Amino acid sequence: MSPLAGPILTAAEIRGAEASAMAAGATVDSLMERAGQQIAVAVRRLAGANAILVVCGPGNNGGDGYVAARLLREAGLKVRVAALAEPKTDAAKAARAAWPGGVEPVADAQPASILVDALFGTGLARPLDAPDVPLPSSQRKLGSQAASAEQPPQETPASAGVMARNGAAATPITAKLRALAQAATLTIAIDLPSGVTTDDGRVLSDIPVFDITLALAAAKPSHLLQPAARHCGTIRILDIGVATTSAAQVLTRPNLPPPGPDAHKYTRGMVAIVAGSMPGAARLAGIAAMRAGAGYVLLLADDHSGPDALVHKPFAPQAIADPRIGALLIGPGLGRDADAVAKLDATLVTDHPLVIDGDALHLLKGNRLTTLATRDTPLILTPHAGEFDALFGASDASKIKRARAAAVQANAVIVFKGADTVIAGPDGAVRVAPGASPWLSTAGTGDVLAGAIAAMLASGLAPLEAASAGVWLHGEAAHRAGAAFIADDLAQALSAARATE
Ligand SMILES: NC(=O)C1=CN([C@@H]2O[C@H](COP(=O)(O)OP(=O)(O)OC[C@H]3O[C@@H](n4cnc5c(N)ncnc54)[C@H](O)[C@@H]3O)[C@@H](O)[C@H]2O)[C@@H](O)CC1
Ligand SMILES: Nc1ncnc2c1ncn2[C@@H]1O[C@H](COP(=O)(O)OP(=O)(O)O)[C@@H](O)[C@H]1O
Ligand SMILES: [K+]
Repeated sequence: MSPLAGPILTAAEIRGAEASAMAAGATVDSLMERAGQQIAVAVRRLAGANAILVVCGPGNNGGDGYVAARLLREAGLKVRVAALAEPKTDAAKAARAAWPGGVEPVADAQPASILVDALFGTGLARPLDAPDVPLPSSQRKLGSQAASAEQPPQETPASAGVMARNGAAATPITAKLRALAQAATLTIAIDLPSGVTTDDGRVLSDIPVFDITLALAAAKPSHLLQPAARHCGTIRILDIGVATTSAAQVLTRPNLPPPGPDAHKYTRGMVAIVAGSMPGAARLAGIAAMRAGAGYVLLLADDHSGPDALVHKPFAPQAIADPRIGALLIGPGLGRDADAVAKLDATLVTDHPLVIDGDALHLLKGNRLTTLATRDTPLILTPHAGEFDALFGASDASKIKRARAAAVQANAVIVFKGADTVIAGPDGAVRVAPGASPWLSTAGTGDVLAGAIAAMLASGLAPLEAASAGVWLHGEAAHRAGAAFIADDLAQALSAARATE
């Protein structure tokens, strides 16, 4: 059981990885047995001596549930199994047959302290209560064995009163899942919370928020993309003996060594920031760049406010021509007037590595973006959802797909911000940031991020690594800043985030 890290695989990619494992000698049954073993070990650790209810679906996710239930029972735990329908796959049928206990219809299942959700995993194809969902009758016991004597028939739960018997009406499965989850003290989803898609972070049904999700073999996009990610709780990856690789990875702590003994301010990186009609935003970015470790930060602004360490110069073509500039940031508080356009155009013709944020992203629309894509100096764009839609068009596709396509179009690293920040490079490389503090949703935190990324780029990191390191430092600073911080506090906290190396 390892923390959320490593490759992120779509449903098709995970099927490919399983197929490779099978080509190398594994069988669906051996993979399921291994998955069930790993799940049982994890659940046993989490459950203590508490009673467990495993709810199983018709596919291989359900199969994993039957295997885990059997192994937990063999380990002496009190386990009951409830099923939505008879198993459909051969492996799940075999797993069900090997479960020595009874199987109750989910509709009739009484809650237990520990709820294990093995209804659906990567095969979920439609909302849980879509009309063609086969629902077992509450009167019929599934499988060959009725509930055993040690599990006497129980009272019909109040929630079962709303269960539809013909699958066409009401919302019985989600309502039942919510009721079972509410009555449990710990809820554990196998692979994914049932009711979320695998690849794009959608939540198809009104499902509970789980405490723990045990992801099999690797993370999937919906473990990281919102709103699905918030239903996963704490995510742990279980090694089920399937080798996984992907160009998409969970964002992890960067390797940022402290300055060497021979460092000077220019070797640490010089950041220049173009200020505009709201100079506070550029100042925040400047402070953030310094606190993220830049050696020299130049604010191209007419006023002289801000910490003394921030060097001020009025914006002028000579000022941005300085060859020592390692990253030039434009956008925070730039405005969109003629002055902003003139500054942007002067910036775009320099050869400096660029970070473009905020207002400047709106001004890129059209020809400027096309021209920018032909540049071959490092370029990072940091749009939030509104800026992204304005620049690249709105779409229902997954945030990962959209960020990748935008990176190709702009020939740039894209930092698609939000509660689930996705970083994508034009070569298809992707990093997705797990669970940033929701307290980041306050004005000015994007300016801080842009400054941190500019500092990383000026230090000489490649654009994808610079963007990744900036996003990580920003998230770590937010974690350290606690609750209800303001963007100024966040910028200050970058020093401590940087010191965690
Ligand atoms: N395929 C393999 O080799 C392995 C798969 N594993 C497990 O198998 C899961 C994937 O298995 P499956 O592909 O069988 O998929 P699922 O177990 O997620 O279920 C898919 C089945 O449910 C049906 N279905 C989809 N949405 C439904 C809905 N809303 N209501 C009712 N029925 C619906 C599908 O038609 C299909 O029969 C993984 O998440 C993982 O838990 C593991 O056992 C490891 C090995
Ligand atoms: N709910 C949230 N959870 C985690 N991070 C968030 C959330 N909302 C916003 N953020 C982060 O906060 C920053 C906000 O940036 P942005 O929208 O540009 O704000 P501003 O322009 O006011 O600085 C981004 O880094 C974004 O990823
Ligand atoms: K599940």
